Amino acid sequence: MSASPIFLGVIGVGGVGTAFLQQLARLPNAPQLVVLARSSQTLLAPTPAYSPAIPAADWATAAATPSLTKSGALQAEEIATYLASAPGRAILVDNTSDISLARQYPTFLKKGISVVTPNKKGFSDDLSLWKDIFASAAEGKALVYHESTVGAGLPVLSTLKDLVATGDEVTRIEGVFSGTLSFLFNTFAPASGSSDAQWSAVVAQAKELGYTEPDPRDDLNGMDVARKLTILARIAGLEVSSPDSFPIESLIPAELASLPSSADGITQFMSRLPEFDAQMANVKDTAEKQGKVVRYVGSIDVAAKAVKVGLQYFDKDSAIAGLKGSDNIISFYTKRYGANPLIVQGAGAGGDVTAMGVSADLIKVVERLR
Ligand SMILES: NC(=O)C1=CN([C@@H]2O[C@H](COP(=O)(O)OP(=O)(O)OC[C@H]3O[C@@H](n4cnc5c(N)ncnc54)[C@H](OP(=O)(O)O)[C@@H]3O)[C@@H](O)[C@H]2O)C=CC1
Ligand SMILES: N[C@@H](CC=O)C(=O)O
Ligand code: NA
Repeated sequence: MSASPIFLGVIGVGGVGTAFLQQLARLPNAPQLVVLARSSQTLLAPTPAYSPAIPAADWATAAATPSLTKSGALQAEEIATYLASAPGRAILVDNTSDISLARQYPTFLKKGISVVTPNKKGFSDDLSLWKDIFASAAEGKALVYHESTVGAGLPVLSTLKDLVATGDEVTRIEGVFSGTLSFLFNTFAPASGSSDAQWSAVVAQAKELGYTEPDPRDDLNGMDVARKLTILARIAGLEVSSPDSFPIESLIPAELASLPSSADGITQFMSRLPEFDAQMANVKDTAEKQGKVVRYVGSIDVAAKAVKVGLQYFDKDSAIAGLKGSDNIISFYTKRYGANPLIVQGAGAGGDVTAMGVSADLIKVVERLR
């Protein structure tokens, strides 16, 4: 007997989405791709057959396929209705960073459409949305997997969930949670050797390498790390109301804080950032005078219900100071592991490694739906 078909909608074909499509094309028994969308265009497999499916290669190849129905941007509800009407179970992969789409996850889930995503917004916004997402999944008998929302493809959420589900008591989670900020400090203020790189030039490089959020200010203002800690804290059992409910240290120069959040605002920010290179050089020098390096870290003290995000100085021979590239390091202190934490370490940003977490989640969902 052949397995029942599973239908897939993918929204977002940027750095992560493009790498995800490449991985999807190589998956054995992959679900049938019937929706592929970016901000202003949508491709659909024609109804009522939902066939032929969209080739899972890249946007250009898919967009050039004549048999598909093409339109501008569709409302999330329209995509949910289309997927829910397919002759089998359906999965949505959200590869955007769009909060409006994330707010519609309950609409998809209630219709029985599972959600897989690296988009942090839905899981780190108001606690009410977190609760609605998981209640809607239960109602629709649908699944939600979001491993790449923390530590990109690194097994961070699966590890924490396993610790909690097996009855361990997580007391503290700490480390480096941003691939971008890790890369910036590892490059700008290395623990061994020296660097004369300017802060703004390294920020531009991190953007170019695909490590930053679509708006790099979301990394530099600490909000990306705060969102990740909110997600981890919630899985560890803390009811964190929102990612701005605890202090966050921002690295955005005060003079640039009020630039608009538009694409033009990003361009203005990037072009004016070099004016403020001396500010970060000062931070680096202050640490160096103490024989240390500066790094951007976060921590969750579960018992004290305290979440902290910001700069800290580290000895040059510490594990955090010695990180390379975009590496994250996440230490889980638990009752079972005692004084020696369970540590997850490796690349925490980049299209390929993030897409790996999304593809692995997709495989898990497909296995559970079949
Ligand atoms: N980059 C990384 O290292 C990591 C990223 N993530 C997360 O992965 C997600 C994607 O990141 P990344 O690929 O770097 O981002 P990009 O900016 O490269 O790509 C975003 C994609 O989403 C599309 N998009 C945006 N809004 C909408 C919308 N409303 N409807 C349809 N499509 C939309 C864009 O369309 P268009 O092509 O038309 O512009 C684009 O294709 C983000 O949530 C990010 O936080 C998580 C971990 C690591
Ligand atoms: N911009 C983020 C991407 C992964 O979540 C980061 O730099 O960590
Ligand atoms: Na992860």
